Amino acid sequence: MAPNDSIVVINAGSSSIKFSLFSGAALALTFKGKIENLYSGVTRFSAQDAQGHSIGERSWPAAPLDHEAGMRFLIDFAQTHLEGHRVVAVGHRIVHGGVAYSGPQRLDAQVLAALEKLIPLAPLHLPHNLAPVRAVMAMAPDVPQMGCFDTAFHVGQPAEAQAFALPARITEQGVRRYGFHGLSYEYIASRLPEADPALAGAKVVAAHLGNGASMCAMAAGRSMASSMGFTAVDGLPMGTRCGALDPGVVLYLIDELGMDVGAVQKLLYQESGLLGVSGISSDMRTLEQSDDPRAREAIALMVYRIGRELGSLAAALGGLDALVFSGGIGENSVALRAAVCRDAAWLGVELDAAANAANPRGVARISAAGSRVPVWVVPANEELMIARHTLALLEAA
Ligand SMILES: Nc1ncnc2c1ncn2[C@@H]1O[C@H](COP(=O)(O)OP(=O)(O)O)[C@@H](O)[C@H]1O
Ligand SMILES: CC(=O)OP(=O)(O)O
Ligand SMILES: [Mg+2]
Repeated sequence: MAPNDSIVVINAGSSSIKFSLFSGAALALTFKGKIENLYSGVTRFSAQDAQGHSIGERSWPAAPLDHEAGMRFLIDFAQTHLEGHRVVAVGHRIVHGGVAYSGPQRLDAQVLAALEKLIPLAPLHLPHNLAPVRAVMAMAPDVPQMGCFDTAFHVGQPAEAQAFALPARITEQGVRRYGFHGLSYEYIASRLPEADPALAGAKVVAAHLGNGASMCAMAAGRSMASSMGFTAVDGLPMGTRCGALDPGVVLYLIDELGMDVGAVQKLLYQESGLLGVSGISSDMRTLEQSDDPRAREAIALMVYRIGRELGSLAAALGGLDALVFSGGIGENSVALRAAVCRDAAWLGVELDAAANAANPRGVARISAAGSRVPVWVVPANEELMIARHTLALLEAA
């Protein structure tokens, strides 16, 4: 990698698209940007250079954009800022790798076709993950593109953590727990020992709380269990997803309420979670600013489920040495972190109220000096993880 050789990273989430440009062998961040609030509220775009100075801002108050319009805008924006850089590869976040893809993978037409078959397993994400790959393939067919899978970090989990209690003939068809947000957890696992060497071998529960939200139990930096399972609708209540649900509810919705599969999917993925319970918004900021009791109820339910999941994941680890918050909510919501830590006092968690309220911008400890279980905030950086994997694949080729 020459100093101006650069890797473009595209991270298409369910309600946002983030992109970054990393340059040179050290993968120095050159610029980054994101377009958020796709589909609801006011879609906003912002981009910053390496020093954090704004290099672009825009919003669409009349009507929110969808992924396709967002991508078109980003490609135009990026092209005007790529001067002086040679794009040597594009790295993509791909939410689901199924059974076949357990590590970063060069993307070609054949791999794309295989990934398309997994769309039912991640209907909110995979179509949006794959569309930019196709767009880049058409625009720049010679630029290598790499897929980095959210599921890959979890492939080494113990068998019990991956299993549903279903007959083997179903399990053999890939119906098992995968876990998601793996790039975020992998990054957290890489940062914790730098923050405190004592955490290198620790039993850690990390909570990636964004629009999609999950928790992961890690031992010595390896995934041992996750709150998300076969799909990214499992586990915690999220912005618009219901989280763990008695499977009997699905049967009831179909059998008794006469809903078809499409309607059930829409209900569970797009109309539930914070949005469904509050009836107001999927956005934590909006709910925290509201004095409507339904907003408080939605937040309280999320806090309650995080607490339940924390107990379960600590049990999977046989103990708890540290708790980590990440993702848009985990990094920014002082109130949510305070509530989760209050409920986790029984595990030995004690927050430093001032450190929490200071809402640190980087990796920071926010627990009291005497807390048996230290609590950390680690800002999510799936993009850097993708750039690292993309570079490693390029160098191995
Ligand atoms: N200052 C803040 N206070 C509370 N919640 C916040 C704040 N900033 C962002 N969030 C919440 O973070 C969530 C989005 O997280 P993010 O990780 O950016 O999403 P995505 O999963 O789409 O990448 C939204 O619910 C948003 O309201
Ligand atoms: C897997 C998942 O839920 O991703 P996101 O947080 O981007 O929605
Ligand atoms: Mg996310």
